[in-house]
Amino acid sequence: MPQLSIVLAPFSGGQPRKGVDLGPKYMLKQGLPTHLEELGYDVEINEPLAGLPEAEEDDKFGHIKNPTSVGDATKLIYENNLEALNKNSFPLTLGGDHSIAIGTVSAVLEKHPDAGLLWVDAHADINTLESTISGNLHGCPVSFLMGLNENVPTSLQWVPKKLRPNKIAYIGLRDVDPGEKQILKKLGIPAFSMYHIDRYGMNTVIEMALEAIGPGPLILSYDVDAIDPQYVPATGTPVRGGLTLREALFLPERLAETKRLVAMDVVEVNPRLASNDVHVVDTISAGCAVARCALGETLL
Ligand SMILES: NC(=[NH2+])NCCC[C@H](N)C(=O)O
Ligand SMILES: [Mn+2]
Ligand SMILES: [Mn+2]
Repeated sequence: MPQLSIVLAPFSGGQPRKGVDLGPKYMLKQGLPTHLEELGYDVEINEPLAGLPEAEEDDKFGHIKNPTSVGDATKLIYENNLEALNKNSFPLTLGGDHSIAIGTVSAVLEKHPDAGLLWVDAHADINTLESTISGNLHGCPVSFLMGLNENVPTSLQWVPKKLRPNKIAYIGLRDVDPGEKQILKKLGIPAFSMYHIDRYGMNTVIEMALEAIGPGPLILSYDVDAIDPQYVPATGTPVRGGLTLREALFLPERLAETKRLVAMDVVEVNPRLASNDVHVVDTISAGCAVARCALGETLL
């Protein structure tokens, strides 16, 4: 039986909005573990952040917010997920904000140095400590994974920097900061925006993204704000004009079909930002469906 570790990462320190730490609890409550067992997985639940102390008020590095808690949390996630991978278990990490991908992606690259990363998001999250305007670290994980920062705060110096620019592809972009555009261009990173999805269709965009990152195991880091706010309203940085629900689910379905996925994240679910119960249900349902599709639900 294939092994699956559901890794709870109720972390919110990479951005200012309370409630994104409730994401894992809500996804569990929707029945995700049972649904994945029904798909044939031997499921265990990991809580690497259980012992993490409360974030300190004055945790700052210049205008960067919460570097210590982001560093500590991502290191715990890294260690947990590496252990899961080493025992042949698939880490499905439920966020929390997107800064947690510093831990999840580093763990996979440690185990599988040839792995490629699909970053599904309205945002590129590749700001450096210099380029970030907000100072929110959920907008910066890719720059840490690639080693694009010079003066890294001590708490984040553990990050191995093993991600190569030719092993990542973006899908769903539509809100990229000017500094990020420069970085993407300079490094020649394959980035498929909503324009490309309209122009070529999701199926072809996936082929192009997979072609760009080449062979090897795959990591799927899925920020639910890639999906249009009509379907996923309860998220911290919604951007209109996103993926339809079918595009959003076809992508993980197609990746499941490749049988190359070795880990995935579902992040930025924030039930507290819903203005009514329907918004909560829609958002949680979409997040859980992304995970189930990536794990083979719709392949008969
Ligand atoms: N994971 C996310 N939702 N990131 C949003 C980032 C927004 C903006 N680019 C920033 O750096 O603050
Ligand atoms: Mn995003
Ligand atoms: Mn993101």
